[in-house]
Amino acid sequence: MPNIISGFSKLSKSEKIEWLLNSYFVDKDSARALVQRYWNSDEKLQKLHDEFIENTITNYYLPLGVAPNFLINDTFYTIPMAIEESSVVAAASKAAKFWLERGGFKAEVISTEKIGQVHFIFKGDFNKLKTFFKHVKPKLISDTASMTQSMERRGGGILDIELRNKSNDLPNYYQLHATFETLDAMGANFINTCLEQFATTFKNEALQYEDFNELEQNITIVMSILSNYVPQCLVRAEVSCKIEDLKSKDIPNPEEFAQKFKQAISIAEIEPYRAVTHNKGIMNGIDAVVLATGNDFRAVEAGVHAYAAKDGSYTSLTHCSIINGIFKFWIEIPLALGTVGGLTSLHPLVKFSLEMLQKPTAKDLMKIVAVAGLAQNFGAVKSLTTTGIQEGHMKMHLMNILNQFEATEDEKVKLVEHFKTNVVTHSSVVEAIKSIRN
Ligand SMILES: CC(C)(COP(=O)([O-])OP(=O)([O-])OC[C@H]1O[C@@H](n2cnc3c(N)ncnc32)[C@H](O)[C@@H]1OP(=O)([O-])[O-])[C@@H](O)C(=O)NCCC(=O)NCCSC(=O)C[C@@](C)(O)CC(=O)[O-]
Ligand SMILES: NC(=O)C1=CN([C@@H]2O[C@H](COP(=O)(O)OP(=O)(O)OC[C@H]3O[C@@H](n4cnc5c(N)ncnc54)[C@H](O)[C@@H]3O)[C@@H](O)[C@H]2O)C=CC1
Repeated sequence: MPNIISGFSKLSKSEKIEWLLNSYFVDKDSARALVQRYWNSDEKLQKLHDEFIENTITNYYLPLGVAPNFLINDTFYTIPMAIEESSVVAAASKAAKFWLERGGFKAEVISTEKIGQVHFIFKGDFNKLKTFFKHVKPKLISDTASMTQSMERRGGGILDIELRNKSNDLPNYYQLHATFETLDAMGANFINTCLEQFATTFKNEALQYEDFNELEQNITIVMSILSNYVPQCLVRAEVSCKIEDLKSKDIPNPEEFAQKFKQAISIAEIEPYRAVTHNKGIMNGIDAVVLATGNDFRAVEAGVHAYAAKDGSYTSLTHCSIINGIFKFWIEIPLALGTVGGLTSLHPLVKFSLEMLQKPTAKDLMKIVAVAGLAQNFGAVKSLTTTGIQEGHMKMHLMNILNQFEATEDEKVKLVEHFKTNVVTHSSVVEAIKSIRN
């Protein structure tokens, strides 16, 4: 069979590249040169990146931008954002500046509990299982002592373990549902290590439990894994001001703006088609900071969207109120983030980003990320309900279109000037390029 290979992982990096070039590329020399152009000239640094994942052939760049002027709980931040989409950093920066002049963002961490589960099959009497669980619970905790010692010294560790009966949903299915405090770590590895020990202890103790019959003694552990749904690891961020204080260059009529903005949020609260796009705009901000700070954006994405659907229908993550002339806009989201562990002390640009953020604790980072999401959503919804999204988005996207057409520096200067007073659309840019090239 062509292009199928066994033992690929054992090849050296250059052997892997040669195999790829021979299997898929017509112009092998250009493809090889491209892959190599993205290698870092510092061999040690390149090796560090090679070893983050498996079968690495080169680096895949994302731009790291910064959004200055964020005032959060009376501290100033410049927020790092790693993202490929134009206009996101500009929108965040613009929203930061807007709210800076109106008291800034307020943010608070509501809770920090993480969750992990041992999923198991038990065939027998649930009352006996409950009695067994009570008997074994202290041993579940004591058998993890060597793993939890350091976390406990810092003030974290296992918070509780519950037995949950899920056999009405799936025959013979039960869980050990455990909660954890992992402080400045996202906690996946700590939690999974504890869970696997719970599973071993639970299974072994059941085998020796005399009140169980033979079938009951043979508990099947299906899996042990943390949950990325963390509705008790919550952060809230908000902005507010008097309606008249919303007045600005873009908001000539603040009363009308506030009402329309609130309507846009209400639509996202009740209409899932809109809510998904609305929340995508929020994630523009959240993912960019999560990535820049070396956190696991898949975990954050999964948890945030589950939270958006927690009441049975997918809804907006942000909310707005207008009460007694005060405009208030807020977000409440679950975020399991780390400022230690994972990539945080390995990736040099992550360390740079964390230093830029004044070495935050995980709680500080939760607040910063929530604020980035709120600011992003404010920028997008403000544009949507005033000028429309395309004006600003296309203004920022202009450079990408010019690069697609390999515009020279001279052409770029002329075209940027031209589009200060003309509407940017893909076709208008193509026309303008053609006209200066003729
Ligand atoms: C794009 C802007 C900011 C232009 O807005 P503008 O008013 O044309 O900007 P300006 O040139 O007057 O500058 C004002 C400030 O904006 C920022 N800014 C302005 N330009 C830059 C730039 N080049 N680089 C960095 N920052 C920039 C910057 O803070 C600047 O202040 P200054 O630095 O001059 O003191 C505005 O139109 C906007 O906020 N648009 C929203 C864009 C957006 O949300 N993009 C996300 C992608 S679209 C999407 O994926 C999500 C969506 C929209 O579908 C979600 C949803 O439906 O809810
Ligand atoms: N489903 C998921 O989300 C999964 C995610 N992962 C990955 O796991 C990684 C995160 O795991 P972690 O356990 O957070 O990282 P980690 O394994 O690097 O552990 C962090 C360790 O740092 C130590 N530590 C030092 N100072 C601390 C402080 N102030 N607070 C807390 N701990 C402190 C603790 O011993 C802690 O266990 C991420 O890379 C993630 O992508 C792995 C498996 C599954």
